[in-house]
Amino acid sequence: MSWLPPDDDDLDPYGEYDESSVRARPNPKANRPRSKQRPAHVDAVVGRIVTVDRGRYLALVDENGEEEREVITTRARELRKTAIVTGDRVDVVGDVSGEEGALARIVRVHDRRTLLRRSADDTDVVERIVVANADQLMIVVAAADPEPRPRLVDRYLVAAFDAGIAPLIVVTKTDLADPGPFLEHFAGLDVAVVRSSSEDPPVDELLAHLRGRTTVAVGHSGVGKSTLVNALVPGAGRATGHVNAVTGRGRHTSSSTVSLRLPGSEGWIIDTPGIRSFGLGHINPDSIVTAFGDLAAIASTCPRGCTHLPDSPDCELVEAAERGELGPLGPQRLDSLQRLLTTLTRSAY
Ligand SMILES: Nc1nc2c(ncn2[C@@H]2O[C@H](COP(=O)(O)OP(=O)(O)OP(=O)(O)O)[C@@H](O)[C@H]2O)c(=O)[nH]1
Ligand SMILES: [Zn+2]
Repeated sequence: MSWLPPDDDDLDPYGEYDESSVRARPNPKANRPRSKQRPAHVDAVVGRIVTVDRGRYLALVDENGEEEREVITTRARELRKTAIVTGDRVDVVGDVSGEEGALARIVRVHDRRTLLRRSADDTDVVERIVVANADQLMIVVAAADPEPRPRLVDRYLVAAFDAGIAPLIVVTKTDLADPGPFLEHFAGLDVAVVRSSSEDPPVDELLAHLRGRTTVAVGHSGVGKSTLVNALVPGAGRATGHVNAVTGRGRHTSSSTVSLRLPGSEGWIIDTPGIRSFGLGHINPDSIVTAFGDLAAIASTCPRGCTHLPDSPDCELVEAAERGELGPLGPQRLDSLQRLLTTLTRSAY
């Protein structure tokens, strides 16, 4: 039995809220008047989606409150076209007790501050939302074993800049090799770097970056991401068992993301075990230029359709660099920007 009157779809302002409207940020629903006919759901509680698995969403309700609990939910009919992802804030109604066998319903997805997105591959312009409301992308890369690949890190950086979230590079296995030469690739970017070795993981230094934030961790297989997450979140293995509570299936499903709370409720790490790389087909190069504030202002005076690459005619950025007008770090920053823009035109690794 539906909880909505059968003819309610036309009145529901969220009925047409699908991923295509998400793409046109800022979210167009933000300014829409509330329909009087729409059920108000005054009894709705707010939840944080901590994991998603095939149509079931685990929502943390009353976060850090006395009645904090995990509630298994499904989405209401009018949200059937809406992507709901880990990190989303949602309004939940129905049986929100969190007791065994209880199933509640998501009736609203709150506006998102950020969206980390990817496409299946670089030729695919259809985007998929990976995580909502993250503040930071922790890019985990090993100094050796496996060899670090600057181009893969570039791809992660592009995804972070596109999402409007701050990148953080963590180099693991520094006991095996000096990451200095590798890190020179990123010297022109204003990106924080933390060096880590499992013998002596820099937990305090990392927590300083993670505290009070929601951080998504990404990295190629074998770089030591799990080792790092376990050092940061003691008992993380147990906590990731949450997905089992949702569906009874194993937690290493191909696309599952898992939210882990830092000790003392000081922030969240979202692990993305199924996501090794980001297709960048959906990304507009302008969003990368925008991330380079000062350079973006100059780029806005470029000829229409300017690629800002070294061979592009009359590019204001290239010319300003040649005239020495970009400051001491300018040419290096422009190089970095050009490399990331080139990343968008390369095929996927
Ligand atoms: N020498 C050295 N080995 C490390 C370090 N960190 C992790 N390792 C080892 O590297 C291997 C991979 O570590 P994991 O933490 O499983 O790597 P992962 O990135 O989670 O890999 P997946 O499980 O494939 O996603 C393990 O054998 C670890 O013991 C480090 O700082 N130094
Ligand atoms: Zn230009």
